[in-house]
This record gives sequence, C-alpha cells and structure tokens, in this order.
Amino acid sequence: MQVQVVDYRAPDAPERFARSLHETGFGVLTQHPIQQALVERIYAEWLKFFDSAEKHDYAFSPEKQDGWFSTAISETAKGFSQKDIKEYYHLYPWGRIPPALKADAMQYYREANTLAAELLAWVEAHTPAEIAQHYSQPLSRMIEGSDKTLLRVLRYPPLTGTEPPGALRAAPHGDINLLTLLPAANEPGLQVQDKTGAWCDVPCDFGTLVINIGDMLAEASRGYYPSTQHRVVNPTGAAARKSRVSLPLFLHPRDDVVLSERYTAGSYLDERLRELGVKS
Ligand SMILES: O=C(O)CCC(=O)C(=O)O
Ligand SMILES: [Fe+2]
Repeated sequence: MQVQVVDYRAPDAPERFARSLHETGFGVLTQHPIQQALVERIYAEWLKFFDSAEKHDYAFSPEKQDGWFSTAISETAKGFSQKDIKEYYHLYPWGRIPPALKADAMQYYREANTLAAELLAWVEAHTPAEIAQHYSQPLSRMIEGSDKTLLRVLRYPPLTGTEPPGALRAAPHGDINLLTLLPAANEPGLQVQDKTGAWCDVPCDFGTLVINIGDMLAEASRGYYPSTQHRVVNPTGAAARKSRVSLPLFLHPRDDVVLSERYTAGSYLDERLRELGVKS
C-alpha cells in the first residue's frame, strides 16, 4: 500500500491527494498551513492536564459527549472486547474546555476546520460524476453550520506491563465521520491496513499532517473513498515508558444531512456511539 506524501503547495496536490485517499483511504500532507508550534504547545499543555487531578472536574457527559474520557471508560473498538489503552478529551466550541487551555485549542480548532473544509472541496472536485450524483448535497455544504465537528486530544499513557493481553493503544477501527485531520503524533505507532490485511506504518514525520476518510464519507460515496481500518500499536523498549499524544479533528456533517438511503448523519452517529459503548 502506498499512502502518498503530498506537498500541499504543489499545483497537482488536490489531484494526487484525492487519488491517495481513493486508493488507500489515507493521504499525508507536507508544507501545510497548520502551525507546528501551535500543535507542539497543545501537546505540552494537555500532557500536563492529563497528569493533573483537574481532569476529574471535566468527566464526560454521555448526552453531550464533551469532556474527559478516562482510561476506565475509554472506547472499545467495534467488534473488540478489550478497551483501548487511552484517555482523551472531547472539545467542541460549545462544550466545556479548561480555561487555561481554551485559547490555543480554539485557535487550532478554527485553523484545522478551515483546512479540512478546503480538503473536503479537493475530495469533492475529484469525485467521478457517477459517484458525485449520489451526494445528497455538495460535500462542502454538508458541514456548513455543523456543531458536531470534534477535536479530540488523546493521551496514551506509558505502559505498565499490567495491560490485559491483546489490548492495544487503539484497536483496529474506522473513523465515524467524513474526514479526519491528524497532525503527526509525538511518537510513532499509527498503522493502516492494506487490501491484503497487512498492517503498514503511516508516514509520520513530525510536522506532517495525516488525513483519512471516515465511514460517513465512505457511505456517501458508495465506497469510492474507502474508510480504512487503522490502529495504534503498543511501543516496546524505552518508548513504552513515554506518553503518546495526538490531536485528531473529526469533521462531521450536520445531523440532518442525508448520507445515503439508509442513513442521515445523525442516525449514523447514534448507532456508532452505542456500538462503542459511550452512549446508551
Ligand atoms: O492517535 C492516533 O494516531 C490515531 C487516533 C485515532 O485513530 C482515533 O482516535 O480515531
Ligand atoms: Fe481513528
């Protein structure tokens, strides 16, 4: 499998990027407009937050899905029995955000959203007409006025050696949303599955941006853009004693958007959150 690494500024970037998404579900961008200094500041600030007792004041809300998800209630990937070895915080502009962390997180949220909208337009422009005719509305319109787009700050704690056998930092899964934007994490571990079932490392040079297709876009494009299974494997050696931080932005349509004959975005999300065990 060849996940393409594409220079965002190149004249043929939209086409090469959309082809990589079509062929692998993933694409990597260099020279993109997201400031690396901002990403690094967010990683450092949130590592401190996860190490503090303050996080307990922000326990997640099952109805709203904002706030801090502890390792004890963290997701169990669809079809798996072990919980992932991770804790995370769900940020929405309308949700709870620790005041000291708010300015940077919201600046990132805005900038990442702007870029995500542009990349969605690239994806749309390179959708073959026979597929695009099934979109219930232009992809770029599906996200207009959406309050569902989610910034997740993830912390995978150092391993203790007492993890249940087979538990992974993130078990194989597909993302639920349209597109995911993920700045390279501070540590490696992200892998994507190819068509033969083999796992391949996602190119993860610090400073690059990984983008992947989510299940909602696979549904709306009838599989033309595949939502590929990916996972985060456990480190060994000295890296096992370090935390890994990552910062995916999950771009979501409004709830009322029709994805296919079977689903609206709202009905799809509800079904998936129940399967993950974070909504009842
Ligand atoms: O931490 C990562 O690199 C990937 C996280 C991920 O795939 C997810 O949260 O859906
Ligand atoms: Fe994911």
